[in-house]
Amino acid sequence: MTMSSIKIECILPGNCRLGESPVWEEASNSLLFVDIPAKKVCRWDSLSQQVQQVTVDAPVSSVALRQSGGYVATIGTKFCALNWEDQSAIVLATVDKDKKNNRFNDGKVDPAGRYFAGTMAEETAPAVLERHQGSLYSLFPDHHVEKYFDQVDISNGLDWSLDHKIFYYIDSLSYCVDAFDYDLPTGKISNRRSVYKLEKEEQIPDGMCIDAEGKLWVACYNGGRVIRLDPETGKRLQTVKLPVDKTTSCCFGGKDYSEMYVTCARDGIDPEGLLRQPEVGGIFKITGLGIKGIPPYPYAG
Ligand SMILES: O=C(O)[C@H](O)[C@@H](O)[C@H](O)[C@H](O)CO
Ligand SMILES: [Zn+2]
Repeated sequence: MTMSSIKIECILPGNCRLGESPVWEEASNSLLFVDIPAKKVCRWDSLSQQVQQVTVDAPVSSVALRQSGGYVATIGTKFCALNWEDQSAIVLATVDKDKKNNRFNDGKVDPAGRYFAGTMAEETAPAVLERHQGSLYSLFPDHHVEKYFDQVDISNGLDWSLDHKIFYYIDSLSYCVDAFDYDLPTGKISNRRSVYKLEKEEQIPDGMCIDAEGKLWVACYNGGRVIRLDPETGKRLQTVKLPVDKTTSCCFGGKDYSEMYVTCARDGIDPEGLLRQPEVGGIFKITGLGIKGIPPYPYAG
């Protein structure tokens, strides 16, 4: 493999406080993403280079496509349907009702159209929070919610193997990427094991996506990079460094899903760090990887 053709561009010199949940929408040639504390869902049109945004009334931690049109998003502790035209969010289900300091974090739709998302306690500073307060949930197409497990610190990256038989998951403060057996017809998970332990300089594992070869890409918060992992061997295959430290998540998009988009955060960076990273808070596009992704699954409800 040749690394020489890799190009990293800041395509949107935005000012994300905590950019997350990049999702490519082929129908509109757009990248969707959220800025969690800014309570914004953004949509960047790759053709016009224009950004539209919808502001909601609580931290919005993930967004996903919806088969019947519009989007779904996790807002506060609610799974919501998001109507872009009239900017409304309709609550589909609420979780963690007994945990007033919790909010949802990362979320993604499974190959059967269930919206998976986990929760965490609100942070007082990046990665500083009450431990073990989060849980992992999914919203089924009929709008009922199932809970998988609790005791989560920071529920983060998630994706499914290409044959839909494995669910990959990151609880950031475990510093590991885990795998479960996945039963697509029922949405049940079992047999948790770790497939990769981050090295010290890789820092904190955050968002994750799978590529068309079944390898995992993990954004490393404070590590300023995305890493490509082989979940079968547990080996790191590639590291792509970015010009910002707090890389938060990644997805494939663009023509044939041949480009990678990476979000990042500026919250928690000191003045010296901000000077060192002029593009902090932007959205990055990586081209020339020579590897493609797969389209995101839409929520089926
Ligand atoms: O977006 C997330 O996943 C969390 O909400 C963030 O707060 C950070 O990524 C986390 O602090 C890093 O571990
Ligand atoms: Zn995250």
